[in-house]
Amino acid sequence: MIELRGLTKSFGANTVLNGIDLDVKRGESLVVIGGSGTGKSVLLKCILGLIDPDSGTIRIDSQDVTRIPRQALLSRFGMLFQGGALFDSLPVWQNVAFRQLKGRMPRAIAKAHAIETLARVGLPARTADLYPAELSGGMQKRAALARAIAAQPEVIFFDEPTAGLDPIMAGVINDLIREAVTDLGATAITITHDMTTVRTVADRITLLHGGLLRWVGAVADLDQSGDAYVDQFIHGRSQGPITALR
Ligand SMILES: Nc1ncnc2c1ncn2[C@@H]1O[C@H](COP(=O)(O)OP(=O)(O)OP(=O)(O)O)[C@@H](O)[C@H]1O
Repeated sequence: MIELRGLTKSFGANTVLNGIDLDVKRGESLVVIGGSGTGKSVLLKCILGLIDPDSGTIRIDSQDVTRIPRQALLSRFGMLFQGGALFDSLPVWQNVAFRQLKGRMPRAIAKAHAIETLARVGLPARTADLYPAELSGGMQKRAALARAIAAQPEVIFFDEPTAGLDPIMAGVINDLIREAVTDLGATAITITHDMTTVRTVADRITLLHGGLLRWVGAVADLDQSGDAYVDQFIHGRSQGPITALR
């Protein structure tokens, strides 16, 4: 469904993506791992059309994304940003129903739908009228997840979905993401450093390093990847081919 060929992107002398080839099938959940600053966010932003690659192609359902009008493209995507990124000035339900309200859905219907979506991620109806600042970090993440899935997107991007959460809440969010992706039949691309997220959410995993996807494989093959970069990452070793600043 998503097809990347020869994708490159440099910022000045810094070549971040150096010929990325990748296929993500419809309904598949792909997790992108890799050290800090390797270009995971840049890769996601290229697919979303937020950064123009220097060369290469991005196709969605065989259609070149540069030929799809911006709004039409974005309407097919849901996104859970790092940190949640809810609008502080809007109550929770308007955050969740943001797209539907913009699309002129009647407010009462949009609100009822938002409350239903909040229930799917374990938030009670009374949270609908609260403001994001009145929610705990974990509840904000659930609300952001509700917003990402509310419009039933075909593709959902999750950028560090468990960042800043305690391990138990992280586990809840991972389970909710897996459920939401399975229920919607959505295609998902997740960036994470959290190995629990990798193992809960992924059908397939890819490791980005040195501008290339060094390894792509099924979650069941992760522990026998035979790749020193993958091994270092999944075991969190400071020593290995991925150099870490101390
Ligand atoms: N708009 C930009 N202008 C210049 N350089 C950029 C820009 N966006 C990203 N970069 C550079 O691209 C590289 C990759 O950044 P990116 O944010 O994609 O890393 P990442 O793998 O997502 O890292 P992390 O896991 O730490 O979030 C970094 O060297 C960064 O400085």
